[in-house]
Amino acid sequence: MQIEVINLEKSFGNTKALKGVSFTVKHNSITALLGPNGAGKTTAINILTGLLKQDRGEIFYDKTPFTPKNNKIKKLIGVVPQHNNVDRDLTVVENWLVHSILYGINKEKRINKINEMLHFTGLSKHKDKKAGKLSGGMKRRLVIGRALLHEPKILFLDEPTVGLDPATRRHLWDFIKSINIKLGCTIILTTHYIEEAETLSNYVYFIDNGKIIKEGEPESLKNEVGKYTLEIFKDNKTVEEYFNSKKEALERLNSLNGVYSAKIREVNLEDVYLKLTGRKIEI
Ligand SMILES: Nc1ncnc2c1ncn2[C@@H]1O[C@H](COP(=O)(O)OP(=O)(O)OP(=O)(O)O)[C@@H](O)[C@H]1O
Repeated sequence: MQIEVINLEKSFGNTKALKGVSFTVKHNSITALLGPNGAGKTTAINILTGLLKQDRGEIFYDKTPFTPKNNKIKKLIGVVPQHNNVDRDLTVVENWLVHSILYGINKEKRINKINEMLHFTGLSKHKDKKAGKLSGGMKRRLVIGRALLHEPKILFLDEPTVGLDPATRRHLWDFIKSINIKLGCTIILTTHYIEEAETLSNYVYFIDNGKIIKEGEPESLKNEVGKYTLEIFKDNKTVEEYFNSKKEALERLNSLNGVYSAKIREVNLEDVYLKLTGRKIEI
């Protein structure tokens, strides 16, 4: 399933959260909206999933116009919000049962689907644990599993790994990839973690201050900047210089004669954003 977003605008009082945002989510892709806090990512997701109404602009799911009242399209969407909105006093299975009933999954299918999901999320051993007692990573799997129970064609993940430790984050990345590959689900995710967008997505939209400022495949975006970054620590600041080969970067490093401390690393998406805005995303 594909999404086409054209010129979305949304204001909250005097705050213009979205200032004419257009983008496409291709069928079967993992597409990232990457940008700092307050860029407008959650607002965009909330509009695309029917939680909020835009002031202006259009959304098409496979060429069908979308409005918050379009329940047919809403049934094809799975949503994982930024915060784990689980019922802490219900077990994993009970949380999923409630969702299955709400989504009208029939009784016979319900049990099969939940068993399948326990296996897929790796939560089988914890199925009778109360959600409030699960670790952060497991809670996330519970919420993602819940969003997948009604077999959506598109999954929305709003900052899927925020607040998780690096090891749990990596496991979750593998899990998210498997949703795309094994279930054939198109995924749109928002994140302010550079590595998350780089690891997961095949297409990235940089969003900043309510606008898309750059888009492309991670590799080609990085190649536009260069291959290697030389970070020079100078006057309590880091200055980045970009090179197309390690040899050039090393020559520049040597020319500093050890006056400043410096290091060479591969170019990442943070460099793309930094070159565009003069700021870093991850603060
Ligand atoms: N309900 C609201 N009322 C007033 N202002 C809002 C509301 N929702 C969002 N905003 C403002 O709109 C702008 C975009 O917020 P949004 O939550 O979409 O950004 P974000 O990129 O998702 O960042 P974060 O990851 O911190 O949520 C911000 O300036 C925010 O303060």
